[in-house]
Amino acid sequence: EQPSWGYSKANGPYTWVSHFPIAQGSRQSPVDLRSSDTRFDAKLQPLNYHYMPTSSRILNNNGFSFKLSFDDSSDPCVLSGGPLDGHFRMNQLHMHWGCDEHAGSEHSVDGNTYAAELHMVHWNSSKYSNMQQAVAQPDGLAVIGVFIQVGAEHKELKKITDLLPMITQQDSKIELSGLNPLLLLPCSPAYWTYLGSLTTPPLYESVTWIVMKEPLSISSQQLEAIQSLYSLRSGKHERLLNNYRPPQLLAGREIRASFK
Ligand SMILES: O=C1NC(=O)[C@@H](c2ccccc2)S1
Ligand SMILES: [Zn+2]
Repeated sequence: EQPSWGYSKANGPYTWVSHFPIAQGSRQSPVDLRSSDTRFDAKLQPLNYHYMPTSSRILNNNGFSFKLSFDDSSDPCVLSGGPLDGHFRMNQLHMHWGCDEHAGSEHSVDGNTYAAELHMVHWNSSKYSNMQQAVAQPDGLAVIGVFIQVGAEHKELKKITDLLPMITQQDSKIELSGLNPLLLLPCSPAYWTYLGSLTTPPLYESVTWIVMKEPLSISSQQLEAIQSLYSLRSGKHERLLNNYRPPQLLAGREIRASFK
C-alpha cells in the first residue's frame, strides 16, 4: 500500500528510510549551506527567468502543504542559465514551514534557519516531455529555494496567503490567476547551487538546487495564515506542526556560490 509518510514522530523524516532507502543516499536534500563548504564560481551564469503572470490553482495537497500548480502546457514560466543546461518549465510552487518563526526552512545558512522556505519546482523541458518523466532523472528538476522571514508584508505572496483560510481542509482547492512568480524572487540575484534531491518522499536524487541568498519578508499575519493549514492526513484534525525535512549529509558534494 502507498506508505503514509508525514512529519509526525511515527511517520516523519527519520522513518522515511524504511520505505524510501534513498533517504540515506549521497545526494540528499536539504543541506546546511556552510560557508566552509561553498566556493565562489565566476563561471556561474546569471539566472534567466521567462516568467509572466499566469493562471494557477492553489491546492491543499498532501495534507502537509499547499501547492500552486501552473498549467505548464500553455505559455509556461521557463528558467534557464545559472548552473542549468537547457530550459526548465515551472510546474508548481509550494512552501515548507514550522510552528515558530525561527524554524521552518529546509535549507539553513551556517546553521541558521528561517521561518519558511518557498520552492519553485521546474522540470527539464529540453530533455523530457513532462514532470512525471523528469522527476526521477538525475538532471530532471531544478528547484529555486527562497528563504522567508517575518517582517514587512509581501504584496505578491498576499495573493496566496489571503486565500489559504479558504483551503484549510486537505484536498480543497481554489483558483488564483494573475500571480507573477517573478515577484516572488528576492531583489538580489545571488544564489548557491548544488546537486541534491526531492525533500519529500520519494526523495529522488533529481534536483539541481538553486537557493537564493536574500530572504523575502512576509508579515506575521501572513505566516499565521500559512501555519493555519490543517492536515487531515493523520485522521484527526490537527494543525500542521511542521513540514520541513532536517539537513542531510553533504557527503563530499561541493556547493557553488554565484557571489563572492
Ligand atoms: O523541493 C521539494 N519540495 C518538495 O516538496 C518535493 C517535491 C516532491 C514532489 C514534487 C515536487 C516537489 S522536492
Ligand atoms: Zn519543497
